[in-house]
Amino acid sequence: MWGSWSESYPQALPAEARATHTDVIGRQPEARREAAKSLSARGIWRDGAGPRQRLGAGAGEWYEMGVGEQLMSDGGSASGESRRRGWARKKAHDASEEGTRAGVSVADPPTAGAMVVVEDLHRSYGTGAGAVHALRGVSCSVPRGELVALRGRSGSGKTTLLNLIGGLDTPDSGRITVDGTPLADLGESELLEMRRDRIGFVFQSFGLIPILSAAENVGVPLRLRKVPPREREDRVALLLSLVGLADHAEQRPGELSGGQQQRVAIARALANRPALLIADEPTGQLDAETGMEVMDLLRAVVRSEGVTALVATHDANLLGLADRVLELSDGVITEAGAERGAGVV
Ligand SMILES: Nc1ncnc2c1ncn2[C@@H]1O[C@H](COP(=O)(O)OP(=O)(O)OP(=O)(O)O)[C@@H](O)[C@H]1O
Repeated sequence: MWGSWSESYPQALPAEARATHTDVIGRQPEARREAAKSLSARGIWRDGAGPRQRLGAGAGEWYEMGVGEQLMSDGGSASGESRRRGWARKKAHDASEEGTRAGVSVADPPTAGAMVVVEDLHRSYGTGAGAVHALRGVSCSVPRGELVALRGRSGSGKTTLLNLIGGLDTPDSGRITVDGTPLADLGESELLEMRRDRIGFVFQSFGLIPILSAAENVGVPLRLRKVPPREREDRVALLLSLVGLADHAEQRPGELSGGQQQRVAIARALANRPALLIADEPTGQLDAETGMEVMDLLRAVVRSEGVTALVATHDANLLGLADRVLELSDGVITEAGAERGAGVV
């Protein structure tokens, strides 16, 4: 299974990255130790830990390297078995759909034509007495063209919910519809395409490939989709300009500030013109002022690119920039539909 990743993904990268990534995942020869060390320092790679163990520890981090869409197709956190179980649950769920719909909070925004509709979502980790019920019947929706903030304390289930909506994980039960498509209806390859072409991901730790320039990082999703070089260069230039980094195209992530790196990550997430942008604590590693700038940028791209954004944050100062705020508390939505930041700052 891993063979299909190492055979297909590196071909989509520039030669230098191709060699490093193949080696980091595979043999790690002496000449590439530095790259491996850098990934290891960020917790992305640990000596001796196989890819599957790493995926178990945090599938999202592989995505952050820009390789997630390939890895997820080969054995991400949602195994074939769990997806099959998801199918069985979906069928059972469909049978009682009316009852589920009745459970949607009246405070939710209208679901008709919404970019994301989540219905009675449950997700637990572990079993028996030690089970953690991360989501306990979440129902909510994200209207098209809005910037929606997902707020909640640490451990309230934000990442779990975003991973499920982004198709990086499978629910125990419940239903997720993204851009009109129920995720449970998608096979592995269709889900992969959905993640690659219709959803952009931004993570707290930026997830840029250290040996690539800003422009090359932004271009990775386009290479994966085999966009012709000229078109790719034009799109990358436009995106870097959109995020205010036209003059930093040739710099590598290590030569950029945290805020600039996150801007590159946002540009990369927008590369394939996604319908939905999912950001998990995008300002978590930034100081307050830079965090506000990044949120401002997110808000601007929602407008200019016509994208819908769902952004998890527990920073109260950032919530005022959102069109709407969803509050997650101990695995349930406790407040929804706060329009234009009213009463949330
Ligand atoms: N892989 C896992 N295995 C076991 N428990 C998990 C796993 N992932 C999350 N949890 C638990 O599920 C609950 C929700 O976690 P989640 O990461 O979704 O919360 P969060 O709101 O994103 O937190 P934070 O703001 O700290 O990132 C927590 O109790 C967490 O410990």
